[in-house]
Amino acid sequence: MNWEPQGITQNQLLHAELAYDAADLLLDVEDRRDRFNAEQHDVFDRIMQSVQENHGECFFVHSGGGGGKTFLCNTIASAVQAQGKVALCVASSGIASLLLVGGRTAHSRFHIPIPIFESLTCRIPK
Ligand SMILES: Nc1ncnc2c1ncn2[C@@H]1O[C@H](COP(=O)(O)OP(=O)(O)OP(=O)(O)O)[C@@H](O)[C@H]1O
Repeated sequence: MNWEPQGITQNQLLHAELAYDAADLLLDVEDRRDRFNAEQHDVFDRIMQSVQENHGECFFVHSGGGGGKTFLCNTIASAVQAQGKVALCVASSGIASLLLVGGRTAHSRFHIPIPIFESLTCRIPK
């Protein structure tokens, strides 16, 4: 893999992901943050602190249906992108990915080599 700066700028995905208008994103983030509830504020601050300090942590955000997870995740993605960093929004299903800004299925985005058939199910015991 070519890690030279020129190689990085030639990576089309990276180029597209770094081409956002930071000023536009910041305005959107500020508007959304003003509307956050207390829990969304807490999660946003905690995750952004982790990003800022490069902790490389994983977070699991859980709530009942319609609790504001997607709203929060889109705001976090925009806040990360506004800093000139890369945030890739992925979901496990195509329908879920449509709710995320610039969202794609993880399968498509990362070229996960799992064959998908209509008859496939996931055997997760209760
Ligand atoms: N802080 C907020 N201010 C204004 N609208 C909000 C806020 N949080 C969420 N919403 C709105 O509430 C609705 C439900 O939020 P959202 O889709 O983010 O919930 P969710 O937890 O992802 O839902 P689900 O679990 O069903 O996927 C959406 O229309 C969203 O725009």
